[in-house]
Amino acid sequence: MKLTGVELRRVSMPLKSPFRTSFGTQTAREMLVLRAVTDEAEGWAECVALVDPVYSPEYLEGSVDVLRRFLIPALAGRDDLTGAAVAPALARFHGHAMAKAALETAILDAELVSLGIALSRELGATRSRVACGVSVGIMDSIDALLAAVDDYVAQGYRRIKLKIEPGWDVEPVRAVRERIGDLDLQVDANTAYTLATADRLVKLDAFDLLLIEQPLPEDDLLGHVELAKRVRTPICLDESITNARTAAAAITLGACQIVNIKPGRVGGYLESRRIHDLCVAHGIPVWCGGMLETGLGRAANVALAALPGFVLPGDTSASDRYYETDITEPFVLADGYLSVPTGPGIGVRPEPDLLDAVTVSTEWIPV
Ligand SMILES: O=C(O)CCC(=O)N[C@@H](C(=O)O)c1ccccc1
Repeated sequence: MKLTGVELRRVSMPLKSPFRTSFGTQTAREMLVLRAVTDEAEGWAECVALVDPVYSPEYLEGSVDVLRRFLIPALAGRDDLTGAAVAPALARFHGHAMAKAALETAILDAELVSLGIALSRELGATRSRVACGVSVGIMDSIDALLAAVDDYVAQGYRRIKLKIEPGWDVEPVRAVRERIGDLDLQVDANTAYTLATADRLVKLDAFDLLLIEQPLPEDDLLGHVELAKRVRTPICLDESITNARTAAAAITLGACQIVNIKPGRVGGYLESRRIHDLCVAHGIPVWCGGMLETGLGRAANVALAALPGFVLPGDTSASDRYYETDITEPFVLADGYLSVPTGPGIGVRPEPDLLDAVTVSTEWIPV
């Protein structure tokens, strides 16, 4: 394949309700949608970087800049372009995993569409549907939290994830555990604790949680090793796992017992598969994290979550968890599962009028 150019589209999707985490509250999801045009097919992807660098160092405008000035030009002039060739061609540029992941995914989607191969098959999926969890933000009150949890349980979600932070941890977890019985329950701290404040997390051992996700800063692997000795609940890492190498280091050190694989955070679906394979080899369960993706990213995440090592429900919720209207055919929960797309590539396409309705700006970058 030969790349003709890439369209960058800033998109703003209103959230059905504010989503509060330990690093802030979102009322809309602004992200970048990529359309790669090649001589054989078009490929679509989304870049999951937030507007502000509060989840990781990446941010939307930084991704636009690095794609425009460095990443897209690096793919120019090649008539043998494939999805697998993208990461090596971009390796000389440090960081920017989310921007690289979006570009790789758009090229991979174009390649697979031209070959008529579904992403799930390319990645090695073994399931036709995936069990879904749901992420519940920090709320103004325990009552509001329980009302939200009741609604998600009624919808059939197979796992509840609660965002926590110091001051909103033991009490909400206790209330939810009492409300949902033995339904799978886990928490996500998004790096909000330190070893000094982590003693509160020992109290969470009483609630039979699946895992505690990213309690300490992303670069504090040794802190997580120490914490894992103090808490019985398995530690899962998210922000700390930036590629297969850091996953291997975290596992070898004993910094985590479970891994959240987020394709945008690790540089794409091919690196995600490498991390999956590494974790399976070490007997480490994995699940697919989420970044409030539209149906474009959601489709690809569901394909990844269908690989055999994804043994825990992921943050692959239905489209209507966050959005009144998705930009693709919505993903609808059925008995707590989402079906894996079967079409070529990521298996979905944006509906043009729905995409235009949420488009803030569009920029064409020829190569
Ligand atoms: O369901 C989803 O897509 C969101 C899952 C979720 O909680 N993502 C968290 C996270 O830290 O894992 C997040 C939220 C907002 C922005 C970035 C990350």
